[in-house]
Amino acid sequence: MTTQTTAPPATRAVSFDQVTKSYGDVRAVDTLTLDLHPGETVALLGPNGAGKSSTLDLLLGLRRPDSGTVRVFGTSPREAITAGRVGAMLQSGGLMDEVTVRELVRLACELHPRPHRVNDVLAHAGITQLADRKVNKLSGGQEQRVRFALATAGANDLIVLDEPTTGMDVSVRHAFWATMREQADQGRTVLFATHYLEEADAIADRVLVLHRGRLIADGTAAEIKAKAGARKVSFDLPELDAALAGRLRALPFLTAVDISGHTVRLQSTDADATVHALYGLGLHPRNLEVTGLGLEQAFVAITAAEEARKEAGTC
Ligand SMILES: Nc1ncnc2c1ncn2[C@@H]1O[C@H](COP(=O)(O)OP(=O)(O)OP(=O)(O)O)[C@@H](O)[C@H]1O
Repeated sequence: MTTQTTAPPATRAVSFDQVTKSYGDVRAVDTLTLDLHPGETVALLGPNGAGKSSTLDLLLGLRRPDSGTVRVFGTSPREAITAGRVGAMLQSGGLMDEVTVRELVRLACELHPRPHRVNDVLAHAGITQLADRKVNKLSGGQEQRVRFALATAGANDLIVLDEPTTGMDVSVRHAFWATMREQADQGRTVLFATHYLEEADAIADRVLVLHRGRLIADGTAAEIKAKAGARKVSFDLPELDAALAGRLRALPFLTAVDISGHTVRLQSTDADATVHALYGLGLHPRNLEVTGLGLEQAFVAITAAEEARKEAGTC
């Protein structure tokens, strides 16, 4: 049974309603309910096997849910794709071998219901100079750019990218994300799965964290960092020996300790109390800094907490 949405479909680019997908005993996507809106740039994060690719496959109609519904612009994924509203860049899938980059991009443009001009697509993906190369003679990063060109061969309203920048060097990565930002600024929805958390932090205006097929966090990068509830405390101690290191490790509220040379980096769920106890040891730390967690550390903290919660629940 499906639940009818109350908002008009045009306000939602993507809508997952109680979607579940299993492979045998493995529940890859677990009662996922989620709306994406036009113009959002959304990062999909999660440890290996969390269900990111499965979610994207369901969104693109490459797999059917066992239960629940997936809607794309108010229609089935297949209808949205046929209407030329969705462009996708997936991890796998070979490119045709014996054709040039230009021929392949031209084919993608010809197949698209709302195509862009071939030269524009090549230029946008930064592959004009590769246009006459055979596709099977490209490096991994160049191949990624060709995949990106194929995903943007027409005027899509939703662009879905599965780990798009794998293999790209730093400058290409920057150019790639600048292009993606332009797409979002024009009102398109961009959804990308990534393991590069700094990319998610810099690019996405919304971050989704999946864990064992369930959505465990959904918000801006700042909100996700706040949700982790921990902060970093770092300082230098000129005379730091093993005995003192032991006392530092015993400070209250610590969730992580890293001592390297004279520099101490702590992670604490109550930084004020930790710093208070630090001074209580009679020490004189230098360069003391208390900062929020980076998205990467927040991600690790949130997924570890979820793992612990699951473990406790299954005992
Ligand atoms: N075709 C399949 N047959 C059986 N199990 C599968 C299949 N595809 C995925 N799985 C399993 O479903 C779970 C989710 O996999 P999925 O590829 O969606 O995760 P992911 O978050 O994209 O992982 P990664 O970051 O490693 O790419 C994993 O446990 C995986 O082993």
